[in-house]
Amino acid sequence: MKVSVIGSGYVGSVTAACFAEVGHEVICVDIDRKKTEQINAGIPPIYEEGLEELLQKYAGKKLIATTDYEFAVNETDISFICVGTPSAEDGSIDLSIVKAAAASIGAALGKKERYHVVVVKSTVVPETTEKFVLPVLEEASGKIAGKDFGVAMNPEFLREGKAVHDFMHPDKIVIGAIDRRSGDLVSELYRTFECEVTRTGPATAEMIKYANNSLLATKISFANEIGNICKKLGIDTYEVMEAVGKDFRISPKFLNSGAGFGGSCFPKDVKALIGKAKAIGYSPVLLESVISVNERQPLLMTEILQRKIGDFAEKKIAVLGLAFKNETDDIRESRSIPVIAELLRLGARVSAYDPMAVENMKRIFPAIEYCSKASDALKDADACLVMTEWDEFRNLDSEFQNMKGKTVIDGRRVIKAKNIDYEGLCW
Ligand SMILES: NC(=O)C1=CN([C@@H]2O[C@H](COP(=O)(O)OP(=O)(O)OC[C@H]3O[C@@H](n4cnc5c(N)ncnc54)[C@H](O)[C@@H]3O)[C@@H](O)[C@H]2O)C=CC1
Ligand SMILES: O=C(O)[C@H]1O[C@H](OP(=O)(O)OP(=O)(O)OC[C@H]2O[C@@H](n3ccc(=O)[nH]c3=O)[C@H](O)[C@@H]2O)[C@H](O)[C@@H](O)[C@@H]1O
Repeated sequence: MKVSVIGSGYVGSVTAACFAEVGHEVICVDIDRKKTEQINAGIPPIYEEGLEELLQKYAGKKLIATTDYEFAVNETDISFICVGTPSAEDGSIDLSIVKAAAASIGAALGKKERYHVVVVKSTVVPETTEKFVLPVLEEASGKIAGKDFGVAMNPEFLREGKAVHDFMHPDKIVIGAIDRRSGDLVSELYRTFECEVTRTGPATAEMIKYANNSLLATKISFANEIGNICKKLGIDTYEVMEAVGKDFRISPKFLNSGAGFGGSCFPKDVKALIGKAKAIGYSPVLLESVISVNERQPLLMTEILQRKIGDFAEKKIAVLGLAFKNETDDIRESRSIPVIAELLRLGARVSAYDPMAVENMKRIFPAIEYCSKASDALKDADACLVMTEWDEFRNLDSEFQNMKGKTVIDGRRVIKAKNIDYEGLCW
C-alpha cells in the first residue's frame, strides 16, 4: 500500500521506516525541511537502534520525505498523523500541532479525487479524533467523513530506545475507526504483523492508550511509594517487589523504584488525562497522586545528599545520567532536570556526564560543566548522584576513587562499586 506519515519525530520516522520494511511505499511529511533532507539522505532525524539501517535501505526508494502535503496525500491511500501533542500550561493537552497537520491534510484532500483514510497515531485524549480532527478535516477539504474519506485512530505503544523492535513486534494493535471501511484499510496495512488486532471506535482506542500509559506510570509511582516506606523501615524494596511481581496478576515489570518516570509521554499523558477528566467533571485523585509522587521523587535525591554532606555551596556534585532513561539521547522530562536545577539553586557546582544526552542537556543548562567520560565528571567531586539506568554505570568502580568525597546517591539501583559511601534513593 501507499502510506504517508505526517511528522518525522520519534514515532513518525520509526513508523515510516517500519512500514517500508514490511513492504509499503512511504512518503514522510514534516514542516522541518532539515528533517526531510536528512531522511532522504538516509540519516535518522533522531537516534533509535536499527533506524539508520532501515533508512539506508529504503531512503530514496520505497521511502521519501517531503514538506509537500498535497503531493504526499495525492500519492498515497492513507495518512498517519504522528505530530507532537505536548502539555499546555495547565497540563491539559495542546492540540494546536494536530490541528495544523489536520488542516494541511484536509486542504490536500479537498483537491484529491480518490478515497483516502486519515489516521491519528499521535496520543490524543478521548473524543479528539471524532470531535476535533474530523471536523477540521471536513472544513479544510469541503468533503464529508465516512463518505468521501475515512478517519481512524491507531495508538502507538513503542518505547524510545526500543522503538524499531517494538513497532515490528507489538503486543497489540488497536484500530478505532469511524466506520468499517476506514478500519479495514488500516487493518490491511498491518496484515503481515503476527499480533492480535483490537477493532473498536476512535474514543475507545484513544482511551486504551491513556489507560495503558497511566497504569504503567501508576506502577512506578506505587513502587516508589513502597520504596520510600521501605527505606524508613530498613527493608530492601527491590527484594519486596521481586516477590510481589511473582504474582502473575501483577508481573515484575515496571516496579523498579528510583528517581521516577520521565520522558515525553508518561508525565504528559497522565496530566492530559487528568485535564480531560476534570473538564468532564471528574476529580481523578489517583492519577493526581501518581504525578505528585513522581514530582517529589527526584528531590528526595538532593534531600538525602544534603543530610549526608551538608551545605552545597561551592561543592562539586557529579551528575551521572541526563537522558530520561538509558539507550536514548532524549532528555524530555528527565528526572535529572529538577535535580540539577535544585543543585544550582543551592549553590553547587555541577559536573555532568551522559553517554548520549550531553548535547541536548546543554540547551537547558548551558553553564554547567559537561564531561565526555564518567571518570572526568567524578574527578574531585564532593559527591555523585546517579540519575539514569545506563548499563555502563554498573561497571564503574575505581572511577569513584578519584572523588574528593566518596558519597554516591543512586537513583536507579545500578551502582555496584565497593569502597564508596553508597546510599540508594529508596532502598
Ligand atoms: N516518543 C514516543 O516514544 C512515543 C510518542 N507517542 C506519541 O506520538 C506523538 C508524536 O510524538 P514524537 O514522535 O515523540 O514527537 P516529536 O516531537 O519527536 O515529532 C513530531 C514531528 O512532527 C513535526 N511537525 C510539527 N508540526 C508539523 C506539521 N504541521 N506538519 C508536519 N509535521 C509537523 C515536527 O517537526 C517533528 O519532526 C505524540 O502524540 C506522542 O505522545 C506515542 C508513543 C510513543
Ligand atoms: O506513549 C509513549 O510515548 C510511550 O511511553 C513509554 O515509553 P518511554 O517513555 O519510551 O519509556 P519507558 O521505558 O516506559 O520509561 C519511562 C520512564 O519510566 C522510568 N521507569 C521505568 C520502569 C520502571 O520500573 N521504573 C521507572 O522509573 C524510566 O526510567 C523512564 O524515565 C511506554 O513504555 C510506551 O509503551 C509508550 O508508547
